[in-house]
Amino acid sequence: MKVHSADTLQLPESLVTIGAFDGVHVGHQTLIKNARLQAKAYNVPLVVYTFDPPPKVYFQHAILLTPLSEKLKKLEKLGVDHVITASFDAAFLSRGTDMFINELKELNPIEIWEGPDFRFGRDRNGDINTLKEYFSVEVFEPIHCDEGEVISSTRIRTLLLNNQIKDAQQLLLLSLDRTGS
Ligand SMILES: Cc1cc2nc3c(=O)[nH]c(=O)nc-3n(C[C@H](O)[C@H](O)[C@H](O)COP(=O)(O)O)c2cc1C
Ligand SMILES: Nc1ncnc2c1ncn2[C@@H]1O[C@H](COP(=O)(O)OP(=O)(O)OP(=O)(O)O)[C@@H](O)[C@H]1O
Repeated sequence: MKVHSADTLQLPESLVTIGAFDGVHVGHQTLIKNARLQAKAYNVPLVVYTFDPPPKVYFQHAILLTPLSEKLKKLEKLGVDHVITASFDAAFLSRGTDMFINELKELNPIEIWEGPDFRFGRDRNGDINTLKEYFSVEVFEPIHCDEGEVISSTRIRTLLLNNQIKDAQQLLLLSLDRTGS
């Protein structure tokens, strides 16, 4: 797996997924594993575009679930080909949404894979439909936990705050055999 800083990677073709991916929880893992299978079928590299720190840590001081080094280890084990880590800071934010879209265009994604709640850009104004104005977007069904709730980094942070450590750990465990398909 190759790790790149923002604005340095160009590819003739790719399959891309974008997000904070804090924790690389079971929902993220299932999205990435399915995206990887599709990338293999297209014979193109899988690119994960992520932010460090996660935007919710930067803006809302949310608990950080995985430092970048741990996130990268998990992504490598999931078979990701390239990771772009954008330093999420004032300089990145000042570049704006158009620059972000232009950067994604340099990856020539055949498809971008996201869950339905994906947001991007200033004040989280952009959504899946905005992304669809520029790219072919595959919307992935959210993965639920056994109790029926959608697995999310926010839910895991709440479990940790409520001292439900084992439940949180369960959702963060790396599983290399479940595709969810
Ligand atoms: C260019 C750009 C600008 C952004 N500006 C904001 C912002 O003003 N406020 C915010 O909460 N998040 C901002 N974000 C973060 C996104 O809303 C979102 O958290 C990020 O794309 C990751 O998606 P995810 O939260 O679904 O993982 C920005 C992201 C990008 C790429
Ligand atoms: N349970 C899930 N099943 C499938 N895809 C998911 C799941 N949770 C998140 N995703 C997708 O993974 C990508 C990255 O999401 P993100 O990092 O915002 O995760 P999150 O768990 O929703 O985080 P937070 O709770 O902090 O908003 C997005 O496309 C999102 O829709």
